[in-house]
Amino acid sequence: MVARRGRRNGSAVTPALDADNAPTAEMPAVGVNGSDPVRAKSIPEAAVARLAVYLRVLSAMAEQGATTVASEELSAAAGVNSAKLRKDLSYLGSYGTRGVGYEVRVLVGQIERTLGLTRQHKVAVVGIGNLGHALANYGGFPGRGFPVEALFDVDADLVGVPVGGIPVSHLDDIPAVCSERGISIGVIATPPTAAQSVCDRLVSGGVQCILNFAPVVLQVPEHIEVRKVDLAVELQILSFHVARRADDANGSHKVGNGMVVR
Ligand SMILES: NC(=O)c1ccc[n+]([C@@H]2O[C@H](COP(=O)([O-])OP(=O)(O)OC[C@H]3O[C@@H](n4cnc5c(N)ncnc54)[C@H](O)[C@@H]3O)[C@@H](O)[C@H]2O)c1
Repeated sequence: MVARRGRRNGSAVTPALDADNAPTAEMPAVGVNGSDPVRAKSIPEAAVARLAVYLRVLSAMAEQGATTVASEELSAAAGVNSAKLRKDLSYLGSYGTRGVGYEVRVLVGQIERTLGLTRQHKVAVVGIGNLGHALANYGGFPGRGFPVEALFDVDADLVGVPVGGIPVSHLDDIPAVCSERGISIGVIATPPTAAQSVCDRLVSGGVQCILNFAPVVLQVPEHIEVRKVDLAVELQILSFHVARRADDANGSHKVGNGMVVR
């Protein structure tokens, strides 16, 4: 049994791109290159999420041959206002050159280093049902530094069957296989009742990060990073914005905190 602490599971729901930058209890700061957030120059979690978006946009620009990008161009392509973009990039020590903007290649390197993407992070998926199949078959992870290297399920009919080119291993082999293959990220796509024991096995196999799709809060040792994905929350956020627009259209007015008064 893995030693547990009652750690909060961070939500992997991407914070709104224009969410506030200030670190808060809900959006803790993270250290550059995974270093101590207290000592290192810290970056609010919402800004970290935006860095990942800038990286995707910049990579596409680099593929199209761009060598420099103006902050306005990058902010429009990323859907972030340019003041926020400049603030985010200042966390990297990147201020651009007046009249020229940012060097694409340099900025890509800085963001990759900050996000710890200069090496690959091998991924294991546990629970090869509807969601696990989709994740295992998705070709977009390896190119972004996250090769899927192991799949696990408890279903004897699935064990040995290749999905996305990788044979499914049995649940009991999680610790040994993860350790042998150097898996650093475990994705849990099992029913919620199985998620904690799957998590424990992943941790004993040396996995450092868990991406949890099961609707349950996991207990993990302090050194394990957990992110929770809940598409229903995303839908609820969309619902909130639709409702707010409807209220605005009905003559409501906004108050300082972005809420509306009826
Ligand atoms: N977060 C989201 O937005 C989101 C969206 C869809 C589904 N989900 C969640 O993801 C999970 C998977 O959903 P699904 O639709 O793919 O379910 P599914 O029933 O299609 O697949 C679950 C798989 O887990 C396997 N499994 C069961 N117990 C296991 C164990 N102890 N060890 C290893 N494998 C085990 C099953 O054999 C099955 O193959 C569920 O918890 C669901 O609620 C989350």
